[in-house]
Amino acid sequence: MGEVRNVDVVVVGLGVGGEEAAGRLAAAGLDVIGVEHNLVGGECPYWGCIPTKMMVRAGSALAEARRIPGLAGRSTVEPDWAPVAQRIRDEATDDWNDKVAVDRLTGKGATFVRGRAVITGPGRIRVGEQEYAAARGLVIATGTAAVIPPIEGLAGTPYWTNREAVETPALPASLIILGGGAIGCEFAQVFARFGVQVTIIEGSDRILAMEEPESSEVAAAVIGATVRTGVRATKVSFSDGFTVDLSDGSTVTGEKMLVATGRAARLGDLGLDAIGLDPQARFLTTDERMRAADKVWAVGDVTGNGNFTHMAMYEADIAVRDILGQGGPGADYRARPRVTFLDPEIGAVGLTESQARSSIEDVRVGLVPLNQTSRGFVHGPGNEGFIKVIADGSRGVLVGATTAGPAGGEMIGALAVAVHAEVPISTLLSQIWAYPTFHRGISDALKALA
Ligand SMILES: Cc1cc2nc3c(=O)[nH]c(=O)nc-3n(C[C@H](O)[C@H](O)[C@H](O)COP(=O)(O)OP(=O)(O)OC[C@H]3O[C@@H](n4cnc5c(N)ncnc54)[C@H](O)[C@@H]3O)c2cc1C
Ligand SMILES: NC(=O)c1ccc[n+]([C@@H]2O[C@H](COP(=O)([O-])OP(=O)(O)OC[C@H]3O[C@@H](n4cnc5c(N)ncnc54)[C@H](O)[C@@H]3O)[C@@H](O)[C@H]2O)c1
Repeated sequence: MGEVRNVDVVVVGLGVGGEEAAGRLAAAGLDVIGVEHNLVGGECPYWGCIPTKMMVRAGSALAEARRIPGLAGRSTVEPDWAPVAQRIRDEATDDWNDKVAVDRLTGKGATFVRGRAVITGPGRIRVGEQEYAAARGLVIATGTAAVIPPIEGLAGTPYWTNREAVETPALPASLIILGGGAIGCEFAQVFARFGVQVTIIEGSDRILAMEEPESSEVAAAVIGATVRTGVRATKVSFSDGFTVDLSDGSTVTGEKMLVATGRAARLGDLGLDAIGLDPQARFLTTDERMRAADKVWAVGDVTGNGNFTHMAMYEADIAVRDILGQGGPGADYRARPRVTFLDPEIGAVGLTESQARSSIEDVRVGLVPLNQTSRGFVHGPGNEGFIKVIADGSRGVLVGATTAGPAGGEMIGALAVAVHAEVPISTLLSQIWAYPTFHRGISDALKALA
């Protein structure tokens, strides 16, 4: 064991949240060690948001080309995965090499250490043989990993998680997807559009179960996959391909199988007990300054406040301001936005209707199907979707909304402002909404509030 190295802050995990925190703290002049045992940048650039949205972009191009008949002439579409795989390898991930990200971080003045960090005591961590003491404290940003359910036979098979699905150079003829959440649905639609026979197995009674029931209906209608809901996998076996026995006695087969049944915080082997935190905890609970304990901040997926890159960036900003003593607003999760990148995109912010009904007495709901708006009518093929707004009637403000449709992820921006700033509904109704935009449908949904 070498001498203890004294620094200001150690950031453990350099995904989106950790890289942001380490870079900002170093740029502010602190002596910062950033520790990452895999790739600097984390899940989002290498196996998450960026490559999957490149896939979605490619799948949407195919879908739009297939909409040409009846709209603009004739089209012949021949999907080819090779350019998608190449774009992911070359443009998105640099062949899963993080040199650019490491240089970006060290360029801000942080010291980068590649290795697995273990907490050894208050403000102290060890990476290999080297121990570090952080006078100002630790930032824990270790993210999440795919949950693999304990289904008989599954562990011994060559199943995919999001990582293998992103890295694949070629597509299988058929794919079983276990789990119909955001990951399962996004991959399902893309792969189906490239000709893969996709079957989703979802344990609950609908896909995208965290979102509005109307979102689940739209997703099921556009996804292009066989959707089996309300059934669980009881046994998985693999010889040439996968065979999955289901709880209703039926069987599903597929060349490959993707497990997308949620994510769990990477906490188990971190040494949390050395600082009095529960190593068995599902997430690190934080206060409004992202403090998980004395001189310990936690940011990103590991806090359980929403597995989204924008949440990791948001929380990193709050932790950085707190460490630097800069003050400013604390964490406020009322207007948490999210977008499931299907075609149509499903944007959402704040509470769903059922969440609102469980916590608010006077809930009002307004909904307009997109094809009943001027722009939805003009758009024609591909206009599936709706705009739904949820209001607290007693306060006269919106508490949640969903915008499903072409540009649904962009439409939600206006409603995120409304929920975040608690803009009175009377003010929203007096606004001028450009014609004929998709977002003008928001005014129709507001008028339908009842
Ligand atoms: C398929 C997929 C698609 C997604 N799409 C979107 C999207 O479109 N939009 C969106 O907002 N979000 C999306 N997400 C979620 C997004 O990727 C995460 O919310 C984001 O990466 C969280 O960042 P993080 O910094 O908290 O964690 P991570 O990105 O997981 O980074 C944590 C890092 O910590 C490292 N680490 C862990 N333990 C240690 C240790 N002991 N020592 C050293 N290093 C350690 C890990 O190697 C990892 O690099 C997607 C996720 C997936 C899987
Ligand atoms: N567009 C985006 O922002 C985006 C995209 C992908 C992922 N993400 C993030 O990543 C997180 C993880 O995504 P996810 O889709 O893995 O998780 P999820 O929790 O959203 O969905 C998992 C689904 O799997 C089902 N399930 C669990 N165990 C099962 C079993 N044994 N058999 C059948 N079904 C089972 C659950 O009912 C659930 O519907 C999401 O919560 C999201 O925050 C975001």
